[in-house]
Amino acid sequence: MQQKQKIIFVINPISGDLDKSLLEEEIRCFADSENFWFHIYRTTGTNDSIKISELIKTHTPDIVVAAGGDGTCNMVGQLLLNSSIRMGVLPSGSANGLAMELCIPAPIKKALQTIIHGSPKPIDVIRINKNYISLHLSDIGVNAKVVQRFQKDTVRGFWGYGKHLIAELMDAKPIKFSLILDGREISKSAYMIVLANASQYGTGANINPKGKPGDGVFEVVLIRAHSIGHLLRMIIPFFTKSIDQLDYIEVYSCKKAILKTNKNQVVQIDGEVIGSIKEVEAEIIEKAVQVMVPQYALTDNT
Ligand SMILES: Nc1ncnc2c1ncn2[C@@H]1O[C@H](COP(=O)(O)OP(=O)(O)OP(=O)(O)O)[C@@H](O)[C@H]1O
Repeated sequence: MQQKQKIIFVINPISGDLDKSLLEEEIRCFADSENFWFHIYRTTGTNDSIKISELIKTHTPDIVVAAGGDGTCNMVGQLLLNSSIRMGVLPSGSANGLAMELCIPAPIKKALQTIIHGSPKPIDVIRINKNYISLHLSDIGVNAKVVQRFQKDTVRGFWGYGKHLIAELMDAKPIKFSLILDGREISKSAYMIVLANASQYGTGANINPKGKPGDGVFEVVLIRAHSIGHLLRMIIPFFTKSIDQLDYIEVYSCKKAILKTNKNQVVQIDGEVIGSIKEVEAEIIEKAVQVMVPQYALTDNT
């Protein structure tokens, strides 16, 4: 007799300010109809990685599902690094950038169908400063500071983000840095430096039109605007996937990047601020996590 699939659902109860009771109910119904074993773990924000890794050891699941935003995906992805256990995503955060990138549908039923009946897609991750990974987009400069302000605020959503973005743009100063890209050194200054395994933020803003999470490289995107006017002129190209056409945007594909700045800079990884640091070392780990995606989202070079 064929063994039942075993799935651990990691649910972030606070992500996206959404009540997750309906989500849990849908999981129970779906498990009945599809006949799989499941366990639900609700994150607390403290020592979740340790507790989930114990659950993985005890239950040896086939799939671990991240039900939350990009931060929850990042935590689950780190636990499944270079493992044959697949990762599922139930998009339910305030930012679901990775899910959008991988065409994982937002409605719960369709997302559950994808987890059970979709196909595993190997994606790269960027290892950052030994202890962190980025599945999606990480950055230094304006956006990281906006994320930092946003996390301390009680107002969420588009308007919460928008008001902090305007405040940061008004105060933005270029960062001076040296950058070694696959052994080649350049010295520059920029308002923002993005380490991009993917193409677009959860807002839909496309920062890296050539970004593909499974292509074996990541992009370093330098936003070298000279004025606030330049920064504002990026808004339309963000949504027409043409940001790389602007003459103050530079995009480099690489496997390894070492960035050194003269002052501490705020760094955010997949939507979570990790602190203020002067040195960032980033390296691609190819095909490190197998994520369940819809069949139609599987193409060779994405
Ligand atoms: N029960 C909890 N209480 C408070 N924080 C939690 C809890 N569970 C997880 N977290 C925190 O949630 C964050 C991850 O949230 P995630 O990115 O998945 O969703 P999000 O809605 O996009 O988040 P955010 O509200 O920060 O935008 C992590 O910082 C994690 O520590």
